[in-house]
Amino acid sequence: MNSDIEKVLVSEKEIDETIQRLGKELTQEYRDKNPLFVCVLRGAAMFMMDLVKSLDFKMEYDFMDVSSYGGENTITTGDVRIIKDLDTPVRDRDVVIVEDIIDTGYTLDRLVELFESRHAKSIKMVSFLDKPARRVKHVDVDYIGVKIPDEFVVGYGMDYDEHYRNLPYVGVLKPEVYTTK
Ligand SMILES: O=P(O)(O)OC[C@H]1O[C@H](OP(=O)(O)OP(=O)(O)O)[C@H](O)[C@@H]1O
Ligand code: HPA
Repeated sequence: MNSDIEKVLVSEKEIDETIQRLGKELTQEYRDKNPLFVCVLRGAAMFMMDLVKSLDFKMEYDFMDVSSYGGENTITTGDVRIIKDLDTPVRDRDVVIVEDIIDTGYTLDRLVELFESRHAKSIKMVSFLDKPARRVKHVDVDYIGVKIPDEFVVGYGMDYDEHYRNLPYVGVLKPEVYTTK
């Protein structure tokens, strides 16, 4: 295990099992709809790539980069900025927004509003992690991987100051990692 990690919250095995379950649920709903899966960069990239491999039906995917957390800051501002937009039109498409984590809800709330204004046919959300204790915006996430307690997590795509995204599990950092930076 990485020496900066205090504890593992979601193991590689649990990640695999969660992906398989979500893949089955999404297949039930989308197998005949040619949906557009929208990956919210950068955190959701690893989850998205595993998730789409568990889907055996016609679909497309695209990427969008939005950000509300900057640098070493672990507090969201609620100001969600679009850094890279989609290349694919969403009008009349069944859109599935793919997130690594829903925390305050600002990001997903803003994206739903955006895709509604672009006349998507339907909009659903899948988030690998859900941290309900921190919700500010009420958002109904349709597919949730794992609910976690109110702790700042890293790994499986998620970062602290751009590091730890490559860890194959989700963990919590040792407190001294923050204090010695
Ligand atoms: O529910 P919220 O409070 O809005 O938090 C969730 C968002 O925060 C993180 O993104 P971040 O802005 O850190 O960018 P990143 O994906 O590039 O790490 C995460 O990937 C989600 O997109
Ligand atoms: O706990 C978290 N870790 C990393 N990125 C995040 N973005 C929102 N919450 C988190």
